[in-house]
Amino acid sequence: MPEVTAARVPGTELTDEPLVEIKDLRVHYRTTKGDVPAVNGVDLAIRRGEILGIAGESGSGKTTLAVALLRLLRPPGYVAGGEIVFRPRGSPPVDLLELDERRLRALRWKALSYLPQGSMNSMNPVMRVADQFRDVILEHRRDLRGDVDAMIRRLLRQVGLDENVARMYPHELSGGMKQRVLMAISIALEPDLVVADEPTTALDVTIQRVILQSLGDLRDQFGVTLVVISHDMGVHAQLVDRVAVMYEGKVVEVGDVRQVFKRPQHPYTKSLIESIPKIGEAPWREEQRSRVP
Ligand SMILES: Nc1ncnc2c1ncn2[C@@H]1O[C@H](COP(=O)(O)OP(=O)(O)OP(=O)(O)O)[C@@H](O)[C@H]1O
Repeated sequence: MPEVTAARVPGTELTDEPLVEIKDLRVHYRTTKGDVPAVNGVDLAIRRGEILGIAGESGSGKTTLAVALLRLLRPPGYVAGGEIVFRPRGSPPVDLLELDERRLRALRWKALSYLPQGSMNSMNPVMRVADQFRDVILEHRRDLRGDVDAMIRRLLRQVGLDENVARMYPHELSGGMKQRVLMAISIALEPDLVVADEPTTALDVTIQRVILQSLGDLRDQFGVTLVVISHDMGVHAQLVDRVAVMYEGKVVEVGDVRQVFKRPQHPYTKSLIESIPKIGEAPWREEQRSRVP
């Protein structure tokens, strides 16, 4: 396997005032055999309005990075060091790792939103779609009570679903519809950042394309900054602006997705790209490139 160096990876330099700056983040899991470093000194900037992909094989630390960023890490995981500077609109920058629970709650959904891996299966089976929206919206913004039904209809339309979906129960929806409902809920309170973990895994290829399109639309139409985690380099090729490649808990390469595909700098990135099935001459969609802010 390729050797991972400790030197700063080209492309991890921080731009002016990115939405998020992750600095030397280290996350470990306590196990009976000692501590396992799952995120091992990650420096990464998330720019406003971009779609940043996090690539890497299973176990490379992608989900651990995401849950630490969102402060959703649970024992036996713990943050061993680092800083995560977050600059939400209209508020001073905060180190997410320093916030207490009360201040974190105030950021959830409104500033930071998460579509976890397998979240399609986590919808409440006995609640209609509209009530699942209401729960999230009204928990954080009771002042929107009078507007919530119109909001739900608008949000469903925004992800390409019929308004009638609001009256349905999860079992009446396909996997792709559930994923779009969850995307609509995740943007309901206009967060600065949405993190989607493996949003297309377990969906068939046609539906995957629809989901990728809808995710792209979230950024294009609503200016949401997106982090998309996927082990599938094809997903990154089709959707993201920049991609960060993780290997053994480190970001070994980050850059413009076209550059990374054309001239991968790290041997591990090369092996990931070589392992994707050939899907035509250029794996990225040229029309998508025009959307890059
Ligand atoms: N609860 C846990 N206890 C101990 N080790 C863990 C725990 N969760 C994750 N790890 C370890 O941390 C490392 C990173 O796992 P992580 O799930 O973040 O990777 P990933 O790239 O997201 O993979 P996947 O896509 O399979 O979830 C792996 O070595 C994993 O075994």
